[in-house]
Amino acid sequence: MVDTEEILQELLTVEAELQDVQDQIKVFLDRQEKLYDRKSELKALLESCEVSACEIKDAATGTSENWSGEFEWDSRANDVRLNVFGITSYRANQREIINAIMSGRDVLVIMAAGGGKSLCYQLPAIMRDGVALIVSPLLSLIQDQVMGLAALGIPAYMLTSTTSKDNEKFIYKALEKGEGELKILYVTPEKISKSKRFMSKLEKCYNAGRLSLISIDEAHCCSQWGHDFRPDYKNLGILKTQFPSIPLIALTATATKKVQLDLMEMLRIPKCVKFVSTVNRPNLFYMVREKPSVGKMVIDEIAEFIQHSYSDNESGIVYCFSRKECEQVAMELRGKGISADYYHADMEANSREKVHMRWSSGKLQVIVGTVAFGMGINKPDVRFVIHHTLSKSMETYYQESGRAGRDGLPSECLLYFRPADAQRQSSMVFYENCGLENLYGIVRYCQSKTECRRSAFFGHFAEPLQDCNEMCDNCSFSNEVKETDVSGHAKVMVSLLQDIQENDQRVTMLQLVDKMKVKNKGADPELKKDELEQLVVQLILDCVLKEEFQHTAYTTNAYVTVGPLAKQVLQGKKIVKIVSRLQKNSKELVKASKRNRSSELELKLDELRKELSAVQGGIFPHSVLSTPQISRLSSQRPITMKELENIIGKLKTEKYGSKILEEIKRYESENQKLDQFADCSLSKEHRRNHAKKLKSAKNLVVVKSSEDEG
Ligand SMILES: Nc1ncnc2c1ncn2[C@@H]1O[C@H](COP(=O)(O)OP(=O)(O)OP(=O)(O)O)[C@@H](O)[C@H]1O
Ligand SMILES: [Mg+2]
Repeated sequence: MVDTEEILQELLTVEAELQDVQDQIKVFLDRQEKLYDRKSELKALLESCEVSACEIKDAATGTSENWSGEFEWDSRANDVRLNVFGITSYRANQREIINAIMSGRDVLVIMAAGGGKSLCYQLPAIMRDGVALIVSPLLSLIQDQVMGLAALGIPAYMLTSTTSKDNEKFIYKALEKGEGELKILYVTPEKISKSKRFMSKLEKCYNAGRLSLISIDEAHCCSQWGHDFRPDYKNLGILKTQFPSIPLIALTATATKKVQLDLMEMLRIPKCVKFVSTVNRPNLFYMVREKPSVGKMVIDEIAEFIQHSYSDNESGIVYCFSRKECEQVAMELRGKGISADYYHADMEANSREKVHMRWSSGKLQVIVGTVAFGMGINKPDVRFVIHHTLSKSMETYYQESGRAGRDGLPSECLLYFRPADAQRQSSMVFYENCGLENLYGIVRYCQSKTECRRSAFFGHFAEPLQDCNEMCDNCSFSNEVKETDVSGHAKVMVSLLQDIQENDQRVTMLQLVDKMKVKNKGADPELKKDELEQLVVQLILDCVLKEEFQHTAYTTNAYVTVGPLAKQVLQGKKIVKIVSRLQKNSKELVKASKRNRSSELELKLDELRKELSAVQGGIFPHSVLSTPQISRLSSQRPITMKELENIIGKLKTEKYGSKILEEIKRYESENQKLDQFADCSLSKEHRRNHAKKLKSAKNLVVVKSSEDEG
């Protein structure tokens, strides 16, 4: 007689095993799908690598065009570049893009944040006859650009909800009748989709042959696949239909292959010339630090970092998770003597604008913001971006951290990571399409102690690897890590979780860690709380554990449960390791960024640009002189107007030349006096050599330029 009890028992075991196999198959199928995706990305990458750098293939005709050759407008373009914009040489792809636009072609530009996209349409806008139409998503971005152009004496206007009646009249007259001086007109996408009046004036401008080019800035907003879709951008296809003969240039900092195709279709530019630059930002030093569990200690570290490395009031951003946290962190930083204020979506537009203005004009050092402090930021000399909490994906982290160093000078991106923060984020993003998958991408980035941070970005954006030049913490300190086999601990953790689940209970990550701490007593090695947290996250990333979410009326709770690959750990088939970095003190880490302090003359010129912008009103200090220009002035110390012109161009020389030369002269004569008092035992020759050495030690990293930026 067969024992039914036994059969039932075996049936249960078989069912459990089947479930286990099915779970594993699911994991492998997911993995297979990702590998197929990656395979096609890599194939596409290989194809694009085979196209030579200067022969950019025309997407439609398949013919090669050389946009780096000589063109009839070369010398005029060089003149405008230097003498109007004060830019001494082009950066990668700028000249080629300008040539394509000047040749009347539609162009799609993918160029990293701070790569210099604005020049690509502003320079042709000045050179071509008529009015250029620029579509840009945010009022603050538009105001910033118009102010900057006005400071250069370029007739630029904007037509937005804030435009005065007089200005509106002027703009409409200029469009309709060609009266008045108008070269560049900024609008938000709503103007195109909602204002019939505006479109009819634009039509008249076009019919009279006075529309010079159309530019769609932040073009990724067109695509639903992009990271910042805006519905009004969807209607911009009308521009090419209405004005087919006008060159259209679409620009964005990041666009996957899918987004690029989407943009070409939506904007109706199938025959466009595409310029894709690297996502690499060689001047940014990336680092991740373990975030202490005590809030006050995090602030202490951040304050020390800022005071130690940025004592000359250099600008920075601190990103926080919530509005409340922004206010708290800003207050605590102020308590430590740092000039900081907060910025988030709950504030009145007016006070938000005020904070932004104070920061842009150098009166406030640090903005503590939520992600709402985003695309509108146009400040080129942000020296550090600190993430108090991790971002929700690699893409958003690239965008947010990328607000540092848009002027090409060395800058730092520091992310504070604590596993508990990952769980805070996961309960916010789990309902988004691919939300958890994206979050786990950045969590992997944070957990890694050995992989180059830059390589993680190259991998994410499917780009061939480039040298990091030790511009990330992992490349700088890759040898100083310790690996610990914690397979035994993982096994205990999984069984503990199974027991909990069998009793119909649930635990959050922190509860699990607390329970583990008790079980872990006396284990070899006995893991500390933060190591146990790290282990939980590691096991979630490896599908040994998984997160589950439960909604209440007010919040969403994230729990940790047993995942599809738990059996592998229980059966000892999976080795689990955690990696930790041997303790480095923060000052040593700071040194790694190869940043140099501003010289005394640089500080004086910085003061001068603030004064000049305040006197002039309506422009920011960086529009008077950029930080790279200040560096060059300080190292080359021009004496004559002509010498100055070679560094900052004619226009700025005419406007500010005498004050700048005066400042340099004053500095030189004060220094000479000091020299005379200096220790006479130090020969002049000795001092000169010393000065030379100091100068050559200055290790500036600038965004790669097509010529020497001088
Ligand atoms: N060839 C150049 N040489 C030196 N500086 C340049 C050059 N081109 C642009 N810049 C400067 O680089 C900074 C960033 O330029 P820009 O605002 O055009 O960047 P962007 O590509 O539009 O970035 P984002 O995606 O963040 O908007 C500006 O201060 C600009 O003046
Ligand atoms: Mg831009």
